Amino acid sequence: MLNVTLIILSAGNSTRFDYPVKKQWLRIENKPLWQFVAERFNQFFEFKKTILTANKNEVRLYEKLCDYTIVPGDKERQLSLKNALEYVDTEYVMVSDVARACVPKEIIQNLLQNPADCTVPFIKPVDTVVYENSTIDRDKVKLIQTPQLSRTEILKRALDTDKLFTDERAAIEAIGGEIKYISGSEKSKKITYFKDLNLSCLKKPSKDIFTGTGYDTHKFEENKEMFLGGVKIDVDYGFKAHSDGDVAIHALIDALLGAAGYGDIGEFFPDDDPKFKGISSVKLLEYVKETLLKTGFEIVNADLTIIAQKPRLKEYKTKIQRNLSDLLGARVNVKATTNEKMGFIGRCEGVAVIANANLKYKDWHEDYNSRK
Ligand SMILES: Nc1ccn([C@@H]2O[C@H](COP(=O)(O)OP(=O)(O)OP(=O)(O)O)[C@@H](O)[C@H]2O)c(=O)n1
Ligand SMILES: C[C@](O)(CO)[C@H](O)COP(=O)(O)O
Repeated sequence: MLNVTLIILSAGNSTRFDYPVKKQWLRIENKPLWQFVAERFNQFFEFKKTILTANKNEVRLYEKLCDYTIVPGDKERQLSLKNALEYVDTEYVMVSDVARACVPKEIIQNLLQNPADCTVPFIKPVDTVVYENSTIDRDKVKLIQTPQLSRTEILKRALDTDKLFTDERAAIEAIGGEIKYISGSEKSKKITYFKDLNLSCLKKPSKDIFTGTGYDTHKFEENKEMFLGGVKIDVDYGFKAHSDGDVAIHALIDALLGAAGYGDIGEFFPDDDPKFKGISSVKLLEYVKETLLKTGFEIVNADLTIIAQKPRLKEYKTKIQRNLSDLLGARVNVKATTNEKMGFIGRCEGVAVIANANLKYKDWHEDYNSRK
């Protein structure tokens, strides 16, 4: 059996896809497309290693959801591939676009049974082909697909150039490598535009609701501004913190990240990173919201309980509630209570906040059907 590493390229920006969620983050039942595709390939063959390229800000999110080798991509497909090749030590490497989500098993098996310097699937055009205003013989035209199986050493050598190619085959062809062609499949269509989602292997996203909880406390600090839920509280003390200390937003961020399975606020915004010194926690919340929406979630609702002996929040609750609801684009409820003068809160040393948040997957399947 061939020694093969699988590389799934998924660090693109889905520009042409023109949808709030990048295609590699569409949920197929409960899995992001990148995980669905990687697991599907691994059902068809025992690869020695599976590598995925991911947007550099999403590597950590992939690692939360799988044990594959996740490599930061780059601004071009070929550069992302070169990053991934650094981790390949098998004789062969199979490279596929995450966007080709429904590659049939027999294509993969046929590639593996026909190794060469580069073996690629193709389909034949069924339309008349015009090249620079001249009709050409369409029987001589091949529409190239992925996955492509390459001899690793040859591919690395072929990519040791500044010239950019749109696929591995072209690079290997450019150094005189032996190219083998096998029949491809319409099922290997690349998801480029939103309308390309009419692929039978793509199951609609789960309708599950995901709940997360957050808890945070901050000590009081004299001569600092106080913000809670992004609202300025009119007192002459604030919270001791690396950021602006908005303990309500911090608990809410942890609830949102918890619901998504993305870890916690400290992983996203380390409190020893100078770039977050004194930062408005509203900016942190906006970044988390954008990350959730871009990676396939919708925010359903959130509920906060602020536990504070002081300051009195009666006149601020509605403002905080409205501000957080506007920031998230979802219903946020805010409760406030004292601690009956018990413990550190009762001694007016600081404030605690407990938050809950619910998320669901963006229903791309419903959006697809409504656009048809
Ligand atoms: N810098 C890049 C660009 C693309 N890809 C991957 O290469 C595959 C083919 O690229 P394409 O279909 O063009 O995806 P995008 O680059 O995301 O699409 P667009 O060009 O519309 O932005 C995709 O699976 C994409 O995730 C990548 O890993 N790194
Ligand atoms: C690699 C590929 O899928 C072969 O047809 C195609 O070249 C990728 O093009 P893209 O513009 O990077 O999607």
